[in-house]
Amino acid sequence: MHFVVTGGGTGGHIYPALAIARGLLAKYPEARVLYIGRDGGLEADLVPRANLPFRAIPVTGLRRSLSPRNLLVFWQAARGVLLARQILADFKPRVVVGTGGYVCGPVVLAAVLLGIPTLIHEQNALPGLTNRLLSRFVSQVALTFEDARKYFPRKARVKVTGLPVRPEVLAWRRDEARRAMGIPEDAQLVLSFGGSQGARMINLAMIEVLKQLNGREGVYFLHVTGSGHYEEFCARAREAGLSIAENGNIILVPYLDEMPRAMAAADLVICRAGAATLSELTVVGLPAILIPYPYATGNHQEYNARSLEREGAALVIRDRDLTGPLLAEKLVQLLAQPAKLKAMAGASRRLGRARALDEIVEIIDNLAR
Ligand SMILES: CC(=O)N[C@H]1[C@@H](OP(=O)(O)OP(=O)(O)OC[C@H]2O[C@@H](n3ccc(=O)[nH]c3=O)[C@H](O)[C@@H]2O)O[C@H](CO)[C@@H](O)[C@@H]1O
Repeated sequence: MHFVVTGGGTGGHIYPALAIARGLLAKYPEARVLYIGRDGGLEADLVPRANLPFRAIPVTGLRRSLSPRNLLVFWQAARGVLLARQILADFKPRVVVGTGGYVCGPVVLAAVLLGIPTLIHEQNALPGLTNRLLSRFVSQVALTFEDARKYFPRKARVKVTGLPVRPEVLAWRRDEARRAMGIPEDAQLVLSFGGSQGARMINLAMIEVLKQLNGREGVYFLHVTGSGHYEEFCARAREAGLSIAENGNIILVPYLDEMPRAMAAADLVICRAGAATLSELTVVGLPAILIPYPYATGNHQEYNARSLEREGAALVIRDRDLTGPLLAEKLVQLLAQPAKLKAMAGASRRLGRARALDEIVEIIDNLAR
């Protein structure tokens, strides 16, 4: 059986597509999955490294404003549809799956024109432009957040499946993770990080938080600065008179490869509101203070964050409101209310969708029949 997955531009679209490809190969070991991405896109690098066959088509993004450049974009999109149509006609997939990003447009449209069943997955609570346009033609839409449903046509077949998380996120037990990290069983552990690049605003606020709580009995901190921000963080911490080595309750790292282990050990998380991160938090059942990245397309991180806040799983601080004292105040309040933290953890867990990948593969399986 043949399948095509497509999605590109950012890791946020590519990793879900790769996860779905792996899910399909696990269910149908004899299947062939072809990834169609953009010429020169990040996917052209990531997909071959994941050992999947890759074909590229040229596409460029649409300007959201009226721009003469959009004429060129339309011409390229039309050419993209023709090229994709040719690839699909040769490869003959049973289903085509798109996870967003410009490249999805021509590939999924070509599939629709050929009468091949199509599924798109929308990662965010505020859907991207490509997925919104495609939702009028595709066989099925899968969502991470219930909140995204209202942006799709009422007649579209929409299902909330969640976003597949890395298997390691489900593999760690809290006590094992704590033992491996040297964190006492009865201490509170606060995990803080930006996106995969780190976040300067969160770093600056965390310096104040750590200064206030340095050496506080029963509270541990694991703060991830982001690889590009580590030196600056250390310099600023020194300037602020924060001595991290002094009390041993602060662990500071540039990047965390062991994020799944840290999440299993944590009691509370301070972070941005990317879809992958929030899916991980809710699968583990972690309460959070979320500071959405304000420059994400359409401010979608705030929509993501608000959907957790509405269910009582998180507090939201807008980036422009973020200060060290405000973050410290919210954090100290929460740490002093274990019952509230427990309720937030429960709300988070109820939103978690550990079976997201299985559900998406089931939908594809039904479309393939
Ligand atoms: C800046 C931006 O526009 N990001 C978007 C991008 O997110 P992107 O995928 O870049 O970011 P996410 O927050 O969703 O994921 C970050 C990932 O990095 C991992 N991690 C992070 C730090 C670390 O030290 N170690 C580590 O392993 C996290 O556990 C998580 O798995 O696509 C998502 C899906 O469309 C969107 O929701 C995000 O808004």
